[in-house]
Amino acid sequence: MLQSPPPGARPGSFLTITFCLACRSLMPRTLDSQITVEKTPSYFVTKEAPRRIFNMSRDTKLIVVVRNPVTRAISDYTQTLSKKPDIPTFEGLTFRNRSLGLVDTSWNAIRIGMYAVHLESWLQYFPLSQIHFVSGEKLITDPAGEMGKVQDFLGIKRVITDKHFYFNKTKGFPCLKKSESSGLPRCLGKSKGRTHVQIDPEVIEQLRDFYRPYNIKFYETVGQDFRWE
Ligand SMILES: Nc1ncnc2c1ncn2[C@@H]1O[C@H](COP(=O)(O)OS(=O)(=O)O)[C@@H](OP(=O)(O)O)[C@H]1O
Repeated sequence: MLQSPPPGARPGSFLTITFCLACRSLMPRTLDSQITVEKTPSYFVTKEAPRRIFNMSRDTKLIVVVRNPVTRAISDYTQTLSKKPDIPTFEGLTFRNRSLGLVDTSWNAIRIGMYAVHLESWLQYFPLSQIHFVSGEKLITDPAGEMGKVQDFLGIKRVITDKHFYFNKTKGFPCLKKSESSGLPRCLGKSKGRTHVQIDPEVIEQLRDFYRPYNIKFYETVGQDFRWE
């Protein structure tokens, strides 16, 4: 639930993110001054999600964080590998036939990065003006700038600004100067921003070639160049 703080509210008391299914009855009740936010990474690539969310509320605003799909696939694999060390190599999972350059689009780590394909399903229900894309790269280099655009998209005052972030050299990422709960500095957890598995540069090149047409289509559709080349 994201709420514009009522006058006199405690600073920092306005942001709570609730996880639940896209089901109105499970959503917290809100005041007119509040916005309910539901965050589930898999929605963007779930076939039934656009129709279900549209049927729940056609005015829903959608926010999608996207990053270079090649980096995204390696990040995804790194995360899975940390939980299941016995899985095949990245190369083994990426290709149906490596010498022919045939990429396995049924592997989720690959499929999710085909943003243009997934976006098509959403555009059958929602106009582009109701969808905001956050650059995953800029979220790291300029978190306040990206958060500013999110707040504008939501039509709320820019409350989160530069003042809220600092760059943590040890973590190598921006962190919050003050957490909402403790008031102490807070970075994201260990599972965010971990060192990626080393991948053969040739495989990376093949994946860049694979994603190029999808990326171009995506830039054209959203009218924004994410510069993933
Ligand atoms: N401030 C800050 N701190 C740490 N990490 C940051 C931050 N901003 C963005 N990122 C990037 O977020 C990536 C992890 O997000 P995920 O999409 O995997 O999260 S989630 O599973 O959807 O919750 C994570 O990906 P990896 O680097 O591959 O771990 C980060 O690159």
